[in-house]
Amino acid sequence: MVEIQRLSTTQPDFEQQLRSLTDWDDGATHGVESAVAEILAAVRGQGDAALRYYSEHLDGLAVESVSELEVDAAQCQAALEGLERADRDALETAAARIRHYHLHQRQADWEKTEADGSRLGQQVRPLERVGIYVPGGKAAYPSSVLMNAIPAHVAGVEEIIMVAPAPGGHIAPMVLAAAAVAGVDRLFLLGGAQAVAALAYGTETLPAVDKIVGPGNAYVAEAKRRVFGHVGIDMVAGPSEILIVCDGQTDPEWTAMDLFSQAEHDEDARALLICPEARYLDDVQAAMERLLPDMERSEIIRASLARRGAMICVRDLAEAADVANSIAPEHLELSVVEPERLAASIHHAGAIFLGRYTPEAFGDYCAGPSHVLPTSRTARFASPLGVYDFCKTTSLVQCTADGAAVLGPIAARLARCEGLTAHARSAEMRYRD
Ligand SMILES: NC(=O)c1ccc[n+]([C@@H]2O[C@H](COP(=O)([O-])OP(=O)(O)OC[C@H]3O[C@@H](n4cnc5c(N)ncnc54)[C@H](O)[C@@H]3O)[C@@H](O)[C@H]2O)c1
Ligand SMILES: N[C@H](CO)Cc1c[nH]c[nH+]1
Ligand SMILES: [Zn+2]
Repeated sequence: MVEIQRLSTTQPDFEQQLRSLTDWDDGATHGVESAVAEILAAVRGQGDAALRYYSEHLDGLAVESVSELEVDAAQCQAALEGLERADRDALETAAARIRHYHLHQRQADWEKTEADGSRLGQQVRPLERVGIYVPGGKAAYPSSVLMNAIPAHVAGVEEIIMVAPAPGGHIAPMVLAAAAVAGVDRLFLLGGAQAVAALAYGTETLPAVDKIVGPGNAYVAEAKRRVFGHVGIDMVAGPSEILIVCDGQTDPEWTAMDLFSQAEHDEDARALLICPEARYLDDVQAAMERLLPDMERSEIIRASLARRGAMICVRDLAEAADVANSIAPEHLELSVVEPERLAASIHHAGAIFLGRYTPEAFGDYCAGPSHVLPTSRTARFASPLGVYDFCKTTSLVQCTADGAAVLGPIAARLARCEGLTAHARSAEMRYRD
């Protein structure tokens, strides 16, 4: 029996039940916080020695020197060349599609000239050195190498340093191959909070970076949250999520498998289905019962559906859109007859997959957009990882004497209101002279 909650918007405590499923779970990180604080302090204070300690104790990878954890470009290239032809083709085709999509996100410098000849503008520059975290505790993610590194490469980042754990010293050749395809400059077999600390503070062997991006488990997320400010981060990502809005006309097995596809990541992943047809929810439940026993990761799926899964009956698709907006999911599938119409009423989602022939799994691997997306309702204010995460803008202001005569009195007046006389006099000197 597949255990999954049934909810209905007609239940008086529906909102409360929904929140307990979808809200950011602060309680889940209590034990993690102190462990991460200790790891960060150790790596900051002791550098490589702490990295060696945590690698051995947390990932079962003992080395004499941290330099042994670096995989050079030749090894990554050899891994690429050692792939089966079909695997290599899939990897390279996905990479090409991801690159092509991200080329559209490049921002250009701009400049405008005022009537008095003054110039205003903005220049866009890539970050110099970034760290990308590629998770690898419970599964290997070559796709996450592409989804993190390619946007950075397209932005023109000078040096991309990748970290990925190698439990017991094992790293999937496909992960190394993906690093070669995506243009990673340096790769270290390090994971968890210790890898984030090394990237943030630098050690004898790893150089400090300007920004750290990429998903990971609770230890990685907490470490990124704590080093923010010292370095930039993309987001604090939680476990994977999928929300499917279905009109009841999609093959129930397709819907069941799409729910499984995110549930299989992690026991804490969230897989939700919304439909106006109660009978369809029964059909999907029956499909799950049929399909689950044959799934390789059935235990993880089962746990995740029981812990965080739900099937929600709504009055109609308009109400489904309201519920979807309040969930603000990482991935939203609109498995309905007119997905574009429904998409117009969606305001909060990391990525929207329109129509029955667009499973979220396409987005995970090869559609084009990065699969690093805001989770845990943060799509209310956050965006997918993109080229813009690897760039920063600088404002440009250049006044002529005529322009100074326009801005000077305004600035001086406002400065005196703030009691900042030096500001006022600095402005006045430009037009009184
Ligand atoms: N959003 C995305 O794009 C995306 C992509 C892929 C994976 N994911 C998610 O990333 C997560 C990956 O998690 P994972 O665990 O498989 O790999 P991970 O690489 O994030 O974490 C593994 C590391 O956690 C550390 N760790 C484990 N137990 C610890 C402990 N008790 N104390 C201190 N450190 C400890 C270890 O150092 C280990 O290297 C999953 O939740 C998955 O759903 C998200
Ligand atoms: N669904 C994950 C992001 O939430 C990304 C991923 C990688 N591989 C498979 N899926
Ligand atoms: Zn996935």
